[in-house]
Amino acid sequence: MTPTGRRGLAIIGGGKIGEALLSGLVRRGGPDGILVCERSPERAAQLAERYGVPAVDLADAAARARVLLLAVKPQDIGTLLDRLADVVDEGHLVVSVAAGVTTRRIEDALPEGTPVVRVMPNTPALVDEGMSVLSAGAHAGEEHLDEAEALLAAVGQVRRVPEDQQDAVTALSGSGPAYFFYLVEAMVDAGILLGLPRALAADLIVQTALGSAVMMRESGEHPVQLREAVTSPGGTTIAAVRELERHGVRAALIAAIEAAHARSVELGRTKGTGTS
Ligand SMILES: NC(=O)C1=CN([C@@H]2O[C@H](COP(=O)(O)OP(=O)(O)OC[C@H]3O[C@@H](n4cnc5c(N)ncnc54)[C@H](O)[C@@H]3O)[C@@H](O)[C@H]2O)C=CC1
Ligand SMILES: O=C(O)[C@@H]1CCC=N1
Repeated sequence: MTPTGRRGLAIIGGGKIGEALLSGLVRRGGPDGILVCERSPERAAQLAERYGVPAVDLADAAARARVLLLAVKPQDIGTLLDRLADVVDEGHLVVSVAAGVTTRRIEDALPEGTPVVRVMPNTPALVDEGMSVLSAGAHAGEEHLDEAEALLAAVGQVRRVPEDQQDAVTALSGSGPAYFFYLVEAMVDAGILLGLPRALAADLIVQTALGSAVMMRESGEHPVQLREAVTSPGGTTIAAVRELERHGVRAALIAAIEAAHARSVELGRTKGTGTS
């Protein structure tokens, strides 16, 4: 097929984030013009059935889709790029969500001049509350960023940053949902320790997390102000905050996010075995 005959998008790698993006895009616009290319035949069949999209091989994906969205692990990106090098041409836009992998590395593996956009999405795209952060590669212009942004805006908010901020973004919003789920798990455990039924403890904490998130987004107030409004003199909250400080929770979170950043940088340097 000629470059001009192509339309739509192929998601290459239908794992956790590939499915989160696929489900949101199908929910917003329907399956028309969306293809999925997945290494595991069982997984490909599952996604095709669940979302009503064709499962295709890499050559077919490149022949039919204008946008190729790479959603494989950084460890698998080298093998995928080797295969893509023969089927990508000037009519494609390549969008990569692989943590740590630079647009430079992708450009070097593909035909000269291929436009590449690096994106760090997150799994709340599943519920249209994703946070996706975009950076342009050397051959990607405003029109390519606009095209990638239009795709990702269907499943949440979008920001643009210079690429040298992407490892930090990965550590904050890419991995970020895991930190919140971890905190919720711990708080539900505390409810159980205090004798509440698990289901009730989970309902209380999830609604509290949601309400707090909406307040942070919509009140325009600093989290410190919002926290102070909960913290009555001589009350329960300050007793809890003292324990959080005593156990170094703030320092632990900073160290954790610093470690995620370091790992993103490291993944960008990994050539990968492609065996995962
Ligand atoms: N899981 C998350 O929350 C996020 C993940 N990412 C990035 O997305 C990428 C994928 O992550 P996950 O979805 O968590 O991993 P995953 O392991 O769940 O999914 C990767 C999928 O790619 C498939 N695959 C591997 N090589 C392939 C190939 N050559 N052709 C077609 N399919 C192939 C695998 O079979 C697997 O289903 C990673 O690079 C990660 O850094 C980015 C943001 C958030
Ligand atoms: O854990 C990871 O490596 C991926 C990248 C950001 C979220 N998940």
